Amino acid sequence: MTKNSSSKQQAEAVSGPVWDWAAGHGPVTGALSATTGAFAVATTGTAAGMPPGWALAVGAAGAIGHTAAGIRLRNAGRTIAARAASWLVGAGWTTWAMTNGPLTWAALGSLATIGVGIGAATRSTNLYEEAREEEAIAAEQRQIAEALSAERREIAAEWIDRIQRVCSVTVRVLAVEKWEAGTGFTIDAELPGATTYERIAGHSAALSADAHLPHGCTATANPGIHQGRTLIDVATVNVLETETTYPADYAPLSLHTGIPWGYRSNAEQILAYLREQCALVVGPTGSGKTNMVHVILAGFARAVDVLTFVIDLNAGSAGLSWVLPALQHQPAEGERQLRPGVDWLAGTVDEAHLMLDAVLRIGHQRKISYQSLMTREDTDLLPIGPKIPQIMLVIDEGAEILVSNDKPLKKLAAKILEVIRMLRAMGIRTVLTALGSTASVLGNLMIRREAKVRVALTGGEKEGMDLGKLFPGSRGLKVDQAPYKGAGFMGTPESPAGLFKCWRIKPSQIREIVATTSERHPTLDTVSAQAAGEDYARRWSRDRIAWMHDTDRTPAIPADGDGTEGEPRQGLNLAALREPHPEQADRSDADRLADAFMREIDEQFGTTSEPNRSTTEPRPERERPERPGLNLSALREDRSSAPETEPEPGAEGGPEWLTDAIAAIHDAGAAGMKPSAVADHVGRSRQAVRETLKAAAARGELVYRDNGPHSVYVHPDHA
Ligand SMILES: Nc1ncnc2c1ncn2[C@@H]1O[C@H](COP(=O)(O)OP(=O)(O)OP(=O)(O)O)[C@@H](O)[C@H]1O
Repeated sequence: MTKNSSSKQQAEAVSGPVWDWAAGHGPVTGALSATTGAFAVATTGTAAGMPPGWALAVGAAGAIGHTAAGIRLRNAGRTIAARAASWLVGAGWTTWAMTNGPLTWAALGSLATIGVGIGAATRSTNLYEEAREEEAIAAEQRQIAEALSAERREIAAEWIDRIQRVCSVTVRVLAVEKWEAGTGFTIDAELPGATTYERIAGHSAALSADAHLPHGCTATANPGIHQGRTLIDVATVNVLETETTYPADYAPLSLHTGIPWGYRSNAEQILAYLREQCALVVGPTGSGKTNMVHVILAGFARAVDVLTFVIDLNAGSAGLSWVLPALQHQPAEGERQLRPGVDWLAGTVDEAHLMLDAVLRIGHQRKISYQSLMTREDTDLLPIGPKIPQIMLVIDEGAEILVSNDKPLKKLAAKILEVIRMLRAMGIRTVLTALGSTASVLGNLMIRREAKVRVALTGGEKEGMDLGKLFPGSRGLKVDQAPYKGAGFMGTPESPAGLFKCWRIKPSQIREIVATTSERHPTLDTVSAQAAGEDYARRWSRDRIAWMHDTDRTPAIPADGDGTEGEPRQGLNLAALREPHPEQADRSDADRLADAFMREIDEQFGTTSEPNRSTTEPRPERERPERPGLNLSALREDRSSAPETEPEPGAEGGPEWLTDAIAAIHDAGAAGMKPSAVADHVGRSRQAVRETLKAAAARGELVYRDNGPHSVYVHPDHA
């Protein structure tokens, strides 16, 4: 039975023909059915005295029916003839048997012979039909292949000629492969003699112009399977022009298998491998750099073996979108607090110093503590994984910090350079962004040497875009090939510099990713967490993240040059928020929210270490000033339901343990004590202790010495 006929029969079976002439039989069942049918008609017809001519009439009708069905199915003539003949022979035998008696040896013997004959004929016609059908399919495929290879031959001939004219190189094209996305093709060509692929790569722009490729499309020569071959990617559809949103699957990623940063002209994803490499992303204002930073942070958030530390001295704006969804999240009953999409965010020079110092301590401690692990694993690279995560330090406009002549930034730069220089093997790498690929940025040897994953977002900007410096050796790249936001050039050690486009990532996607990946982030390994110490453990504490709630603050107050290194030149004046001043009688909503957030993070993920803290310790209810513009869910709790517990800090005398605390502070002398140390001493929560000490300072019982994260309380005797 042929494939075609069987499918048609199935279709007809569904519609239910009354008499199915096309109904098929195998050689054995066909023959059996014919002979038993004929025998039954002959015996019952004889017994019932049926006129023998009727059998002949039925046989003729069968032959006509099968012939019609065979024609409809486009069976071969010999198949139709064989099937019609089977009917007629069967009918002839029936007529003869009815005339001469069916139950004779002659009748039975001839019927058996007819059966064998029909079986053989059916088998032969079926085989013939199958062979016919296969031949038809093969012919169709041959026709398609011929048409395709004709097109390929045409492409090959056209490009051999073009390369000869434009580059004066005569190549031999071995294959032309069309891209699945239908946006271009790749030519696999053999180079003559001692010619290298760079000879063709250098003429990329001229080749693209000669081929009249649309804007945003290029012909780029890349290394081939060996040095005598080249792969020339020719994009014919401009995928860089269209805005494509970040892929929504948010599936887990690993640093070892690459983090996708965007896609090439052939719609293929381009991956950044950052286990050993640092990265540099250059883009002038408006080119889509901030968007790209978010795409990079999205990839790190999805990775199971990466913790991201962000330094953004422009008020932390790059990392805020990754923290606020967690900060504002109010878990339902039984739900876990969301973890931020980045593990540490520094928005000020002070906080950046804390972070970099911690990172350097982590790196040095890893070198010592993981020696035996590395010996066991027989590697000189720390085995990074979910248990010992890589720390990716993302520094927005970090390249500018490195080349800055500003005194406060120079110290920061020295630490960043130390991280870049010293901590590759220990799984700490950086992604720096820069506003422009200016000579000062790219003139920095360290950046050039270490940041081998490089991106230039052009957005049509031509000024200060020295692609030759950013991608040395990649001639033929022109800024005007990618005049679109989020588009530019990317090159990695694995993938030569070429056009690329970054996905567009929307704030709603960032929130989704924070929620989706919350449980996926690794925790800092104990060795590193201990080395990072308090500064890391308390990175989400109220005083250090208070500024994050100030997203609706308007004036940007420049640092007033009081000699402190702590303030960025632009952006928010955060000093007022860093440590609550004793005079600050009221705590803000932001403070409260930060407390809740840190408490949740501490309880659920154990990323801070506060040995004596009791999580069930009742917390004093305080005045809650209304702040228009912030309507965060964590603040909406019913005030009347708040527990009345410890006496209001600041009330006459304060709690009992205050005397003990004041004595300890007195004993500490002029150095004073940090609130955290006092909390440890009296065995109370830091929150309660801070409130009480603040009130005591307001009453003159203590003196508060404000020094950012190193602020202490001093006894008036030593102040
Ligand atoms: N990958 C992209 N695809 C499409 N459009 C984009 C892409 N990236 C950015 N854009 C568009 O460009 C605009 C500017 O992007 P973005 O804010 O990231 O640029 P920027 O270089 O950081 O500029 P600025 O420094 O002024 O913030 C976005 O609002 C968006 O409309």
